[in-house]
Amino acid sequence: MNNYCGTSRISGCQFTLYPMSDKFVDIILSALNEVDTSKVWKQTDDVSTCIRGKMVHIFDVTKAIFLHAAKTGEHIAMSGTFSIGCPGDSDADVYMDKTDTPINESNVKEINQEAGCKFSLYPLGREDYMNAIYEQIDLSKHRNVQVSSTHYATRLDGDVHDIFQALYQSFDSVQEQVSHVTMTFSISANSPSNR
Ligand SMILES: Cc1ncc(C[n+]2csc(CCO)c2C)c(N)n1
Repeated sequence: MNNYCGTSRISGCQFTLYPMSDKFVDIILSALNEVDTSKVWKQTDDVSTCIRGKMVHIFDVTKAIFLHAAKTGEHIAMSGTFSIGCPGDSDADVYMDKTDTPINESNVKEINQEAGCKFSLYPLGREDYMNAIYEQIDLSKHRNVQVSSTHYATRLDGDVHDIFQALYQSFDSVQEQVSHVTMTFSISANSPSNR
């Protein structure tokens, strides 16, 4: 099995946007359109969008799509699964040659958006998987976000940039130790529950 290309491994995210708005079609299509996805393999269908490539771009694109949808002010939710090291995931290898600069960051860095997120890490094929999970939950206490634990997930509250930074660091620290890791997440912004 070879899922290495250079020094980085292919990763991906499959996600769905749920705009709680009459304008959901426009919000979904504009968010997908406004974001530069040239550094990732991408496929959208009626259920979700899947992107694959270097981890830095997977997180850059996912965050940018959520921010573009949330900046409409509508209540937006997004759910998805990140994955790395999936055996057989190789037909997007061409995207592993891209440079490491997150290209959407300059466009989205001025968007300040509060959100709530729940995420769960699944280090696969490891007898001691709970240790790998507990280690990262501890680390996440220092990342500018409020961290709380809940059944089956860890909750992060704060700015979307800090939430995605925490997701990235958690996923990264586990994937350094475990070959195949998935991470599910649900994030919600502008919920009327918070008004
Ligand atoms: C990120 C993301 N990708 C695809 C869909 C599925 N989807 C539902 S409505 C719609 C627009 C009209 O075709 C699309 C593409 C989604 N919700 N979020």
